[in-house]
Amino acid sequence: MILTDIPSPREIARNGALFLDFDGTLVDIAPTPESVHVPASLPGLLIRVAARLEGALAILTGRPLAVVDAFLAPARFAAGTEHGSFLRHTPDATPIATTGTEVPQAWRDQADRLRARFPAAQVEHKQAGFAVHFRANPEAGPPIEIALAALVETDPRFALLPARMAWEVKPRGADKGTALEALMRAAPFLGRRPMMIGDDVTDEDAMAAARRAGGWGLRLQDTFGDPAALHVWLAAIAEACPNNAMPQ
Ligand SMILES: O=P(O)(O)OC[C@H]1O[C@H](O[C@H]2O[C@H](CO)[C@@H](O)[C@H](O)[C@H]2O)[C@H](O)[C@@H](O)[C@@H]1O
Repeated sequence: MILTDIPSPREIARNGALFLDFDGTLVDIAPTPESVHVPASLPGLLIRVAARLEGALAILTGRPLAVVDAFLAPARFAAGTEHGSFLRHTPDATPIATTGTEVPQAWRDQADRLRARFPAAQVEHKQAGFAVHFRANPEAGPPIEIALAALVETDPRFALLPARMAWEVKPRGADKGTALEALMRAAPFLGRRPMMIGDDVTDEDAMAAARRAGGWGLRLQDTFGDPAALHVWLAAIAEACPNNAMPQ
């Protein structure tokens, strides 16, 4: 574990709010979106940490809400999904769309047709947008970017987002930073110091938002090393005594 200059688990337990990226942060990167391995202990660990933080734990992810819920079942958490396009303020709240914009069906069809040119590419459709993955054929990355940029240039409501071996088309006007800020405005997050932990360029808006709010924006690779090391640190939060009292 690398662990440089971060607050103690006890400090987070006392007054922190945790915002956690999913892919590459809570779970290791896998060859395809469906093949990620969620350790059996992870949902229970996150439940214990959320309880310690009085509910102030949210998943900020590019994934659709139903997908991240399925990966973490039976646990459910507050969430900002599809890069801030949807928000769920508490585990049982009704999700809300932040932009109300969804990509045209014609764009989805064009993305699907990219597979004729790049058979190893994988198109992942979401509620508001889609991702085109090229992990199985890295050389397809630049031409896929050109094709998707040509779509996005025709409609200012949408943006092209670089991801890990993928390009994502999503509504403009929401990102993980706006998601963090929106969640921080209400209980159980309000009044706590936010910490965003992520591994990817798509996490940087939320890292910056957390720092602006007086908290911490941490890159997993620089701070913890890998998801397993992060799990160890999260377990220390779950076990921390939050009120600065020494355990008896
Ligand atoms: O915001 P995140 O939780 O980090 O999600 C970002 C994207 O992650 C997924 O794609 C990435 O992870 C896959 C599984 O490890 C990997 O195969 C792929 O190459 C990565 O780009 C997910 O499929 C996307 O929907 C998320 O937006």
